[in-house]
Amino acid sequence: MDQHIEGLPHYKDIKQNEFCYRKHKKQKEEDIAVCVCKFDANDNDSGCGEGCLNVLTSTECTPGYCPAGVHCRNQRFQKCEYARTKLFNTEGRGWGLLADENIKSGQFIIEYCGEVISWKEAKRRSHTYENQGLKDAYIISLNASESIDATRKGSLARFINHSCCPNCETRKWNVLGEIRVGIFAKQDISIGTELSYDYNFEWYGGAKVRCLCGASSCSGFLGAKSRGFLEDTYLWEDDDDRYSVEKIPLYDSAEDEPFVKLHTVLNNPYSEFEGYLKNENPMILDDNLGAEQQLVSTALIDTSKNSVQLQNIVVGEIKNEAKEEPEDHPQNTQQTFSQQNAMISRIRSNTACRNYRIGPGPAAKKRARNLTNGRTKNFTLKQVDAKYVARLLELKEAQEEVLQYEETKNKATSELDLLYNEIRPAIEEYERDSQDSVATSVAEKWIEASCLKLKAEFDLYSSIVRNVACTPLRSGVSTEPQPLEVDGDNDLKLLTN
Ligand SMILES: C[S@@+](CC[C@H](N)C(=O)[O-])C[C@H]1O[C@@H](n2cnc3c(N)ncnc32)[C@H](O)[C@@H]1O
Repeated sequence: MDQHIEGLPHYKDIKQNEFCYRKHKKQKEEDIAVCVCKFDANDNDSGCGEGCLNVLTSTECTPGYCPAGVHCRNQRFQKCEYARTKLFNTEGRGWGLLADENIKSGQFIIEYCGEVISWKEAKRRSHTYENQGLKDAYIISLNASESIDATRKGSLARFINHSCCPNCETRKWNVLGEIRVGIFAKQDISIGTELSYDYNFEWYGGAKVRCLCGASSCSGFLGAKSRGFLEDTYLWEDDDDRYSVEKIPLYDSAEDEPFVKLHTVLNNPYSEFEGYLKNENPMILDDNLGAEQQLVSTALIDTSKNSVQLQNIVVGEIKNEAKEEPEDHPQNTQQTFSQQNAMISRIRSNTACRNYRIGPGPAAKKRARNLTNGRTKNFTLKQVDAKYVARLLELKEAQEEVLQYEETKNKATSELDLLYNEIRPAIEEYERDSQDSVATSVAEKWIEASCLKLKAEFDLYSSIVRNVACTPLRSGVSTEPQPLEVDGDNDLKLLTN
């Protein structure tokens, strides 16, 4: 602790996050975002000001790579360019931090530093701290899987109190490949004013604490909309994806987001069959996907929900061990807010592979999910036997079409498998951080191959559905459902005759 102030509980002052459960990520050269700024002594905005491409995407310039060189002003986290602040004792809210100089709207004030820990560890520590009688909570969420704990080690940002009408906000920045949290001024703040931000979304406090911010719009409790608060209030499932990375906002407020429109550009096209499974009719694409994500199929699609019922062809089946109940969470409003705020930034596009599931193509066909009622639901994808289907069809053209699509699908699957072998060494070497260790160029190839495979599968299935529904079946061929067997991979398959 640098400041020797009487009565201040002990903690270690740090200027950089510490990583206890994983290594600090190493930024790969190909992932370094280089802007086009040049320094011009006559131009105040030169040297990475507001117009800098990196600034616009909340990415700090990497020293040695920025064209503005020593004049680059976009390394504020790295250089600890903090505003002057001072600790003071509040009434009823413990210690607080105030501005010790006039601060301009939008100014970076200080980084929220602490120990970067997993979400599970955050929950564990939070309960431990509570049991130890610690009244103040210092854990904030970094992303869906990690938190920053400033309880034992942290920066002065740990002393900033909550307000329902705050003058600061948190913003997440990509600094040398790691996401870091900064406190930024929402408005001009004059010297001597207490700094505050809204703990909503950020705060993980065990016990519910009455808010004493005094704002007329006060929500009553600290972090009333935070994940931690909601988890305490509602049953939280391990597999609940309401707060997946995509849904966590980078900014507190929508107007701060420079590229909200980019939202649709790069969501996860590798959602594989889940898009199909969402709909009862496997041929209907997810309406929620952006046009960019919907692969254009060369097969004709009958999107009518009332199309002919298939009696013995199973394209993709959801096996429910428990009936899924419609969810009606009070958090829906917050979820909508989070989704609206979700931003695709260069943070993601630089490291595209991180957002895609990388693994061998045909794997993971059977998945189990916990339902909100605590029971498990198994998703089982059955393989279609295209040759068997083709034999059922009367018309030669229809048979050939199905078989041709099957061949294309098999080729696409092999391509993906080959690519996986290229990636495997990196995955085996790094295990946990596997996806980060894959070069961007390979990840891009992977995404392309995955998309081609998805498209090939889609074309095959739509061809099957269309032909079985619209062309006559051969007489004498049994259309009774075929027996099922479990193959070596535990996947259910239709038997060939
Ligand atoms: C991150 S710490 C802030 C610094 C803290 N006041 C201290 O003395 O270390 C968060 C804790 O401060 C207190 N706190 C912050 N804002 C508050 C508010 N608006 N009303 C009541 N207590 C507050 C709560 O005890 C909360 O757990």
